[in-house]
Amino acid sequence: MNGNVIDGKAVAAKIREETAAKVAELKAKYGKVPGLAVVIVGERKDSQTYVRMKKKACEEVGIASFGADLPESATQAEVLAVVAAFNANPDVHGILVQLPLPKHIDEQAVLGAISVEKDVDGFHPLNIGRLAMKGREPLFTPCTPLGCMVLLERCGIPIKGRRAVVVGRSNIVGMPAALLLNKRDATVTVVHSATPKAEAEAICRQADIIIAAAGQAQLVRGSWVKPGAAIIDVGTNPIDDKTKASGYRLVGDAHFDECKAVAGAITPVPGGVGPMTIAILLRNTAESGERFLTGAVKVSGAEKKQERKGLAKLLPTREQLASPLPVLAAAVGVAAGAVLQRATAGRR
Ligand SMILES: Nc1nc2c(c(=O)[nH]1)N[C@@H](CN(C=O)c1ccc(C(=O)N[C@@H](CCC(=O)O)C(=O)O)cc1)CN2
Repeated sequence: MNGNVIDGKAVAAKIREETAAKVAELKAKYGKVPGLAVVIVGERKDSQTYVRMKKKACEEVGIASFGADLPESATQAEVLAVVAAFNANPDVHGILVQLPLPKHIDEQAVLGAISVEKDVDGFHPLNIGRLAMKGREPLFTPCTPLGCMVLLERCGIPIKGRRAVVVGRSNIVGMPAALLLNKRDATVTVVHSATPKAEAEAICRQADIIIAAAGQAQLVRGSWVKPGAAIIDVGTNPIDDKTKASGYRLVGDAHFDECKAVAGAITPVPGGVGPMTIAILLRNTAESGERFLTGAVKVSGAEKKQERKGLAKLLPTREQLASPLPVLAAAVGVAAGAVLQRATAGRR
């Protein structure tokens, strides 16, 4: 921390260092390194930047990177074929499909087609379902929300029993962040686009921890913050800035100067959560590589059978199915649906 500003770059650098050591250890032991496949569809400039950053980061820690760049016009069948090829490639231990996808592609169908054991982004319905369940853990946790939790933990900010508010409910950040905070025993409230602004402000003002992930520049103002609260800002919004050569600068979903004056701790943008997203992706990929290389997860001709066995282990118990909690029931429904779909496909 510099004063009350959390240095995301420094924490991310430490995680990258730990990951590089793990990759070197695997290489020495098994003569192989973890491999990450990155799939991008279309020509969005921001997505291309993130994909470039991910490939460079892989190189820096010794992870092998694989890639597929598909044009904006790619069909869903083409995207699914690329995912299937990476699922079957034994040198690939992690697969991510850069989001967002073009509108004509069914995002959930693509994410659900990634082998659950290679889902280093943690967006597969089975991994999300397990994140929602008490007593279960996903194979992978989504990188940005996990990055937020690691920042809190490594900065010594307590979570258990604290009031946490998540601003935003996206599949990539808000929803999994709320599930994670709940798993770490915080008392969690989610405010979102349908929450009246005055109400969102009043709810945030009670929070010990705010995770701002609404995708709206400087939405969270100083008046929204309880003195001493921790603010983890996930937003990366470009706003006009004539003093910059590019003509713009990035700001978060929190008004940095106003919030910094009140908060006990705050992440900057850039240099806060962003670098953590990529560091956690590398860590998830190294963990996946280790599972495959140690034989904890198998890739072979019998892959389908293994996969079904793995999926069976992920099925909810009778007790979990009977849970009255609507969020749990919904997650179980999604997960069970996906299992049935996969198991049926395997029998065809
Ligand atoms: N398949 C995925 N798609 C997307 C994810 C994801 O986790 N998986 N997250 C975001 C984008 N993202 C990674 O993909 C990402 C965003 C921001 C950063 C980052 O390091 N930002 C820097 C600023 C970078 C700049 O100057 O442009 C920072 O905040 O310091 C990394 C990754 C959506 N899609």
